[in-house]
Amino acid sequence: MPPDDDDEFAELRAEEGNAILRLFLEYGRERLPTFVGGAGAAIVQMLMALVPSFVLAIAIDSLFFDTRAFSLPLVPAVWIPGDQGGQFLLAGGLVAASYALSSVFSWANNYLWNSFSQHFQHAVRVDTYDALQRQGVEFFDNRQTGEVMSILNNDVNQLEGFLTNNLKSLITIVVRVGGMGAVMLLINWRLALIPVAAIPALGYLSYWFVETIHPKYQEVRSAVGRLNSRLENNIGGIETLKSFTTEPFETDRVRESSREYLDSQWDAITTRIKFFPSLQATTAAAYVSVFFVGGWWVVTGTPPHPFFSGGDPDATLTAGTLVLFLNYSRRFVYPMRQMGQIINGYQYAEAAGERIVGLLDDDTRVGTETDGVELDDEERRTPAYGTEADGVEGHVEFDDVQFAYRDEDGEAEETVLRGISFEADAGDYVGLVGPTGAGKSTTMKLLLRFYDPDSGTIRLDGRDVRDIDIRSLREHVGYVSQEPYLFYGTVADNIAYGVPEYDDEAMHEAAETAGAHEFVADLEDGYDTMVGERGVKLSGGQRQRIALARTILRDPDVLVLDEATSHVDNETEAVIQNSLEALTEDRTVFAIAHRLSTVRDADQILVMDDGEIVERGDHERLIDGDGLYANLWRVQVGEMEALPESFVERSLEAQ
Ligand SMILES: Nc1ncnc2c1ncn2[C@@H]1O[C@H](COP(=O)(O)OP(=O)(O)OP(=O)(O)O)[C@@H](O)[C@H]1O
Repeated sequence: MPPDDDDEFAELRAEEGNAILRLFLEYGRERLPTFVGGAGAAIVQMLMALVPSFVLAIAIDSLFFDTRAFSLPLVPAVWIPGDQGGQFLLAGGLVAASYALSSVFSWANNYLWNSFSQHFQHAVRVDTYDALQRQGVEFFDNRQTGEVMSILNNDVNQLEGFLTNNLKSLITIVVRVGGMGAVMLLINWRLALIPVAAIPALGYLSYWFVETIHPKYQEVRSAVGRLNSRLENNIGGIETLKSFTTEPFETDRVRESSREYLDSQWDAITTRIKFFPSLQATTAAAYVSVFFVGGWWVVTGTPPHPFFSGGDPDATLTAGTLVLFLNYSRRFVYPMRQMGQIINGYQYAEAAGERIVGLLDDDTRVGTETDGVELDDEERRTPAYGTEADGVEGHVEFDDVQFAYRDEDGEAEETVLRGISFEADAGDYVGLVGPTGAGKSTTMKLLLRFYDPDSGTIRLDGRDVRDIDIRSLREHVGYVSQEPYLFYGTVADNIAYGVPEYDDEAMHEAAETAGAHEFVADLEDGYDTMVGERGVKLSGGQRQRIALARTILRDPDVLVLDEATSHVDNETEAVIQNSLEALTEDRTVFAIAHRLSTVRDADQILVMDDGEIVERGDHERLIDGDGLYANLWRVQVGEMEALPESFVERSLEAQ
């Protein structure tokens, strides 16, 4: 059963069939000789495995019982020694050589196929990652990080697993089982019908097993997932857990999750342990039948049923042939138990391949990146904030913009922005304030084209942002988000992120402007201190300052600060504000802030509430207007204890 139930990526799955073949041709073409060489080696290895039993059968008949003359297929008669000692040595030599060749070709097959599939996997992974990171922000909004990671890890690995393991098993079945079946059919097709009939039965059993065990394993996996999340949650929240003295309660919850895991695992185990004995019983039935029919025939000279001799009273069966039949029928079981896994592996790999191809082919959002106009880049300011004439003025205009986020099915959710219109002149400092959830961040994300409005237009220097090349737009519009992300690396790497050519002086200057220089200099390794997930833990305010420095170094013409200093204390914020002043002089700055002192001196303050701009103007005008802003201000400066009930109620309703 392919894993497409509950598939979060259903819309990305390629329409065309045979995604594996397409990926194989696209990414494997270059290395096709390696693949073909590996397949050839596998075939030789499997053929070699047939030799020892075959030679043994001949040796039994002609050397041990002397019932027929010594001859070997494909070996010219002149090479065969005349005496029995020589013939025995030749037979022994052939067995030894077949084992030696089998080992050499097994190595060659593993070497070539692993090399092929590792390089194949590498190329697919890199291209898939590239396609993934080009997806729009909404793609990531609607999916959990783990789900997205699963394309890169599980899906790509699934293909690799199929190419190395399942294809190898398939060759084993075709060559080894097919070869053994063919040899037996050629020697005595009537007797061969007994073991050959076991092949489809073994195949069916194997397929049944995989189909039955698959949902049980899925249940085990989700039980493990639930247990791990419970453990992770409890360990992560250990302080809260202890302070609420909920240890017994949590132990009970862990016991319950662990019990679910035990039950699902037990269910899978009881199915699994039935599988192998049933395969063995089927093989044993074939083996025992051959033993009775063939043994009877060898011992008495006539088969137990005339069918086996085809009515010919002279038809004989030699002891060597019987041994060969017994040897071969016993060896069906191992390759055939892989049958179900091959079918299952193929279905998984095909589903994974479809998701990958779907992602690689998805140009709905990607295409917009390269269509637009490049903003003039030639005369950008130098990182030292020179004042040369700039290619981008920084005039921003929102014209009756309306927007709703999309859910995972692409359906519009509730409208979060309505009739947003405003204009910011080049070089303006614009404050965006308002209650939480009012739509401030969303407004700014539209300017960066993280999303496009449902109606209305956003213009930069009079040009619709949809007509601008996205890369170019984002180079000119800098964004410092509420919860900045630091990559694992040094402080310097993080500040200079995306600026390949910078000098230390410019970087230090950017850090100073962002109020980061001092604390960075105090870190043990200064700018070389490792930060990010596995690095030194920085406070929220410190992270914000590094993120601010990062954006300053890129020297954008329009700067969006989304509560960029919300985690720093008042004093540090005043310092940052001071140094930012020079920086904000010749660029357009949008500052989203809950702390109104941050925007007090703004040229224009937009007050948002429930997706609309409800007030606008500078600080004095808004205070005089005595509306939402004036009330927020009074609460913050301590002139008023709380917002009037009407505002609170409206905010609650909006949420
Ligand atoms: N990615 C998203 N998907 C769906 N809804 C979202 C998403 N991001 C925000 N929203 C919703 O859009 C509305 C506006 O959110 P937004 O973050 O723009 O508000 P805000 O004014 O910046 O709030 P805050 O001051 O808390 O940052 C909220 O109702 C929020 O729940």
